[in-house]
Amino acid sequence: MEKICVAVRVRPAVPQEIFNGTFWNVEDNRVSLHRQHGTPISGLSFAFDHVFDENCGNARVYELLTKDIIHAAVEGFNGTVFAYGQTSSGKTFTMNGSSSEPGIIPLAVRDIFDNIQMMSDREFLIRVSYMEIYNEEINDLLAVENQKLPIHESLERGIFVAGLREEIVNSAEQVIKLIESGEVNRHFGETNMNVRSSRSHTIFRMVIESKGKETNPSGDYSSSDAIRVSVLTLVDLAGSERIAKTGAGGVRLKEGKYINKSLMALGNVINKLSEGAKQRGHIPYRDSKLTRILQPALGGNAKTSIICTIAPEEVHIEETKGTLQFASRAKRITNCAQVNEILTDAALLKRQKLEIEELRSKLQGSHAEVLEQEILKLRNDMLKYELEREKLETELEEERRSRKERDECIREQQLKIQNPSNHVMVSDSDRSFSQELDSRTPKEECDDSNSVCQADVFRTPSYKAAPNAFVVMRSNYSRLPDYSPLPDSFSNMADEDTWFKMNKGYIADLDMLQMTPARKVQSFPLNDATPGCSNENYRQEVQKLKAQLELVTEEKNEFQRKYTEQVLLNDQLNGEISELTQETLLIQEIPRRLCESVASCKDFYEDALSTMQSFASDGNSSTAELLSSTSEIGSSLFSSLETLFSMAADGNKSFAGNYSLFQEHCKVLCERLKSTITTLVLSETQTTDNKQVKNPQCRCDNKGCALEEETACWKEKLSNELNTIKEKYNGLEKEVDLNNKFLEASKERYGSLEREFQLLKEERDSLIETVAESSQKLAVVTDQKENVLKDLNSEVHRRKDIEEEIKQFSVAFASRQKSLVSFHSELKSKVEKLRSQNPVPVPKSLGY
Ligand SMILES: Nc1ncnc2c1ncn2[C@@H]1O[C@H](COP(=O)(O)OP(=O)(O)OP(=O)(O)O)[C@@H](O)[C@H]1O
Repeated sequence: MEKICVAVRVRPAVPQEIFNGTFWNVEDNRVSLHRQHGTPISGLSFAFDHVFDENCGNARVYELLTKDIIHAAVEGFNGTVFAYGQTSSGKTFTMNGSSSEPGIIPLAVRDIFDNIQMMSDREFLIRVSYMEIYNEEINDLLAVENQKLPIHESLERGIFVAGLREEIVNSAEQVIKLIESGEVNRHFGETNMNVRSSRSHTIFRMVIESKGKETNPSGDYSSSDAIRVSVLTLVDLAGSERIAKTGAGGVRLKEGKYINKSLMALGNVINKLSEGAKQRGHIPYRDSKLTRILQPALGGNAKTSIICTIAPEEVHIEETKGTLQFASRAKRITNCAQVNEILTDAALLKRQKLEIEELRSKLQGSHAEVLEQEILKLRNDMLKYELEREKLETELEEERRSRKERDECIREQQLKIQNPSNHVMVSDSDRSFSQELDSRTPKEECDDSNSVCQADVFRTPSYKAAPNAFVVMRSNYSRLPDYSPLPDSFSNMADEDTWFKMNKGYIADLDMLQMTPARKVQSFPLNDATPGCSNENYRQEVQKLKAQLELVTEEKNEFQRKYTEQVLLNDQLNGEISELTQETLLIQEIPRRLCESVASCKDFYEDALSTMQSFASDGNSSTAELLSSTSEIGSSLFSSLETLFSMAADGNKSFAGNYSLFQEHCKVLCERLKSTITTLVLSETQTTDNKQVKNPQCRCDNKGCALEEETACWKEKLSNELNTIKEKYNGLEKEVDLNNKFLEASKERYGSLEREFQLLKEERDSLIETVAESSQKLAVVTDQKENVLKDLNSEVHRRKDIEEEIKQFSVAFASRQKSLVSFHSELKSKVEKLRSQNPVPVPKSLGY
């Protein structure tokens, strides 16, 4: 038993991605999530067999993770390597690589051929195949015409894809060319996350067969005759993806759903396998083609490595956490790999010869006596076993014989039931004999009559002339005769002893003959209306029904298990949906909050303006005019903002359309405001300049200033106030800009969440449908099961009835025999009496 080797590889970050708060840190074989200033986040640190950072190349990954598996594959062990991770995290880069940096697959291919070159004592046959699982269908990448291939399982080959092309290869270059030709047929597609995203799981397989060369001087059986067959499986999985992130729609969306579904099945298998052997129960390998094909690699006969690729960007944290959790669970799986050796007859013979040789050499050695004793003991044991075997054989033979007798007895009874009319008059053992007689001539019959008696084969005399009518009459209830008819002739009638023997000692009572109710006889299935009523058939039928019942029960259990899983999944989805709904509600809150902050800004703005207006006491001055104009613009701006946000908060549909109108409006108002302020500032500067020209000494010391100077002073103050307002206005403008951006981002997020929500809803609906279908199937299966049970019950009842009827028939039969015997003896005595009363006269011609 050995654990699966699990490694994590971090892809280099995308240059334009900004890291704000957190990042993944790699240290030795540990990867952990850190805050920007370096402190690790608890609970998010994972250790694996290897962790490769973004600077690590494919060659090193191959060296540490795959090389051993490749060597073992050449030695006869099955090996599997697969890459798992979210879309665009670098799986294909790891498995296939690029022209400048070959990946695991090309490196493995070359390594295998290098290894083979070095093993001069064995000869190899290598076959390769390349397939993909696209939308849960298996397609051959080396032969495009081979589509939708089925998976089969057999004892010799294990799990295999039927109809897949396998090319025999003898060089690495040949394999690389085949892979290149297969790559052309592979499904790739562009998504928001990856311009060349794998839309299918690809599976590259090499079957390595090897056999020791004949010329091997050592004569070792395993190196000359045993054939080793190993399978190396290299898998590039499609990446798990969030539909909202990949922006998938149409075909991509369908592909994405299949990809996620099969990866979920893989996750379920890994989860189950990672649980302790006791809790684990059923492993759902059959839930997807991927898990079915990977079955030997997961908990089976294979050496397995998993490379989990992760994307370091902050936006992918959730997916990365998922991948690392998958990897952690996979680490707990154990496999049991062993060399796959097929021994030929010659190899077996050699192995035995070697064992004998070994024993012989041991005998000749110093432990000869001990070994001899051991051999004696073994011989004794063997004799004991032989005796035991013989005893068992005898017992078995006896058992067989008694069983045969029982069967015979049952068959006889059965025949009686099937055709009572014949058996009333003819014993079963005589049936064939009677038939034989049927076919003979009357003369033969007559000649044989003696021999019949002599041979102790019993039959009712004249059974052909009267009995059929007799039985028919008796078996017909409506025309039941009062008395049994007398036989036509007594010449060939059996004597009393014979009758006694035949009836197994029953003494007949003549009255009983009249009393035998014909109805009893009639109740038997005379014309074999119930097919399969022989015991053997019946047993077979019951066996069949039992097997059917077992199958149905198994099927039902399977359905029930699937149903429970789907219910769980449904619950999970419901949980996710409610989380998303809450998030949506929070996002919907944003415009309301913005609305509130706009209202408070508006209050502040109005306060500021009223203060300014109180300064400009002269309502007709240019300053007052400008102020009122500013106030008007500002109010209009704020009202628009308020309306807009309240529309967004109420979820008004025209919000999106009005928003661009508002932006236009906002621009116009801002321009107006700017030009107003500029005019105001210019006029103020001019006024101040004029004042200064007129009275250069005036510096507003308020000492003896004239009224004009006072006004100028006020104006200067006002100008200062206006500047402050201008600054505040600019600040507000920036804030509005920021809010706008925030709103835009929120809108996008809201949209994507809504889409995701929609998708989840769809998925949930389809799951509900599947659950409903499963329930229907379950109901059908339950019905079937009930029907089968009913059939079984009725069959049991039928059998009981038949048994009951057999019993009654036997009683009737016995009493009938008894009556016949007594009737016969009475008749005989009457005939004797008559004869004695009427002696036969001697013919005159005798001449006394
Ligand atoms: N270790 C790496 N070094 C350099 N570039 C890398 C590395 N890993 C991935 N890349 C680049 O990142 C991009 C995405 O990688 P890749 O296509 O291998 O991802 P993927 O996981 O296979 O995606 P998908 O599941 O969508 O197929 C590619 O352009 C690839 O060249």
